[in-house]
Amino acid sequence: MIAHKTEFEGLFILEPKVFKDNRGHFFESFNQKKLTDLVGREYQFVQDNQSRSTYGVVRGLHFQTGAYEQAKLVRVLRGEVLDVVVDLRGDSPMYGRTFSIKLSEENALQLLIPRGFAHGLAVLSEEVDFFYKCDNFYSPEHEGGLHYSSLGIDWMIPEEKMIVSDKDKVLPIFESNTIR
Ligand SMILES: Cc1cn([C@H]2C[C@H](O)[C@@H](COP(=O)(O)OP(=O)(O)O[C@H]3O[C@@H](C)C(=O)[C@@H](O)[C@H]3O)O2)c(=O)[nH]c1=O
Repeated sequence: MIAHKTEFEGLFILEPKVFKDNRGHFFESFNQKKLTDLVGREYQFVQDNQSRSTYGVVRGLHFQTGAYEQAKLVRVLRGEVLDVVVDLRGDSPMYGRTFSIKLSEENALQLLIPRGFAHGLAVLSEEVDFFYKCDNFYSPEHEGGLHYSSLGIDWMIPEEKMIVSDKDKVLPIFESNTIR
């Protein structure tokens, strides 16, 4: 596993070592000790989530607040997404900046998203199975979010093809004083 730093403190792109042979391939998709050694802090993941979506689905941008903030370790099991995060840490030099990366079954990349970011994804392939670990439990009372049109994010999906939940359609647009 290689951990690629980003310009955002604590946000890492993880690249697993993939072993290929005549049967197919094998890789460690999660190794607590290696992750801790690579990123210099120990995460205790307590919840796994999985979602299936079709082309054009945009989920997000979501975060949880207060005692229920969540770090996430996200990846694609099948298909391809554009994964997008927004730094909402008020004390971060990257506050209000976005980071986007294509995650796919093919590239097997993962994104480690520390607490304090909003997270979203857009489905670029016909279907996607998306999987992520969270270091805190789901709490509907602590859900927060930003409208996907915030910050001029290019989701790589034509507007008329976007499929967005009713909940996400009414999320507020990012403003310069938005903190999580
Ligand atoms: C997130 C979540 C949802 N649910 C339920 C609530 C709801 O009835 C149903 C669908 O929830 P949502 O519409 O919020 O699902 P979704 O839009 O996929 O929400 C997810 O989006 C991505 C971008 C994230 O980063 C996640 O943290 C999460 O917020 O599942 C849980 O039971 N546990 C959970 O952890």
